Amino acid sequence: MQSLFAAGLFSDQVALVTGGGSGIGLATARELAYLGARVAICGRKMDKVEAGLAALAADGIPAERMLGGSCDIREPDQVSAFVGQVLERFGRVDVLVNNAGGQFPTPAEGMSPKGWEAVIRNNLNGTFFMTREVATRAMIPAKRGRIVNVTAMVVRGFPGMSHTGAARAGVENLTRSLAVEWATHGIRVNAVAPGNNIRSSGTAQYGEALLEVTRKATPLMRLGTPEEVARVIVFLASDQNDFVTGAVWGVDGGQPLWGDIWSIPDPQAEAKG
Ligand SMILES: CCC/C=C/C(=O)SCCNC(=O)CCNC(=O)[C@H](O)C(C)(C)COP(=O)([O-])OP(=O)([O-])OC[C@H]1O[C@@H](n2cnc3c(N)ncnc32)[C@H](O)[C@@H]1OP(=O)([O-])[O-]
Ligand SMILES: NC(=O)C1=CN([C@@H]2O[C@H](COP(=O)(O)OP(=O)(O)OC[C@H]3O[C@@H](n4cnc5c(N)ncnc54)[C@H](OP(=O)(O)O)[C@@H]3O)[C@@H](O)[C@H]2O)C=CC1
Repeated sequence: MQSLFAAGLFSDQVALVTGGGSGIGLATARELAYLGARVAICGRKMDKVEAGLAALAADGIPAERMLGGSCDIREPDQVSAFVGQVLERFGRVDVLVNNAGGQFPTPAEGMSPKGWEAVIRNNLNGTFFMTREVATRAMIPAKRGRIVNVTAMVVRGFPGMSHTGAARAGVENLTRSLAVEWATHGIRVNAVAPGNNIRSSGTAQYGEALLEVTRKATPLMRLGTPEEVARVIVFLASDQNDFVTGAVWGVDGGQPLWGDIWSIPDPQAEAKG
């Protein structure tokens, strides 16, 4: 593996990556581990976490520098138990990447209260629970921390995915609030917003046809990769970047700037007939 960053950039540091068993999370854990970090990854399904650990091992990361566990970020008790496991094993957390998340496509009028709540819990509540736990137990006492929240491209509306649009916009504002609240604790809080155009294990579920529409609506005319998102996350998590906090960095091929990215029929066109 080659890296843009200096070898050993994260030596002596511990990074916790939620959803680190697949996609963008795994690419991030891999880069951090390659740069010397001890990494802890979690997800709801242990088979995905184990596949992630196996991929890291295949890249030459020694077993003593990684930890995987099952943890549903929506459940405060599970979050508390997993953070406890990480602290017991590694003694500290320098970097937290809140990457776990996801949703299902549905027009708003067909969304049940349970479906709305499921997506808000997964993306907004889960991110807050994990962040608060890591900050209070590890980063605030150490007077040092780097938090990177993974959101989505929500500078425009997110028709057909209004639940996740609202949740991710919430995380972006949370990022700004915590950047101020915790600045004096030596904690930087930033967000990375992948365009809705990254080819990953996550977007595979939406099918090639939708990905092709998305590709054509991206000014750079291609889909992004998990590694391209991971590089920006790692930069924001590094000490090379100590004067940036409360920022949201897009990694999107210019998607917010142009193009028809509606995943549901265009209501303007429908209204005009
Ligand atoms: C192009 C886009 C760009 C974005 C890309 C990415 O994000 S890539 C990353 C992509 N990766 C991911 O998205 C992965 C992570 N995402 C997920 O695991 C799910 O989307 C989740 C967040 C809803 C959690 O799911 P869970 O099973 O733990 O949830 P739960 O048991 O708590 O269910 C509560 C209620 O939610 C409803 N409901 C749930 N699913 C559907 C559906 N398909 N259909 C309709 N409704 C659905 C249903 O009402 C259900 O209650 P019911 O009727 O069963 O009593
Ligand atoms: N790919 C893209 O184009 C975009 C991705 N994103 C966001 O980027 C992040 C990574 O997505 P990507 O890598 O593409 O897709 P993946 O589906 O591969 O990644 C999502 C990861 O999060 C884990 N996860 C989901 N819910 C929970 C939960 N409640 N608790 C713990 N872990 C959970 C999943 O594991 P498990 O199922 O085992 O829990 C999985 O490892 C997600 O937040 C996604 O929504 C945003 C915009 C665009």
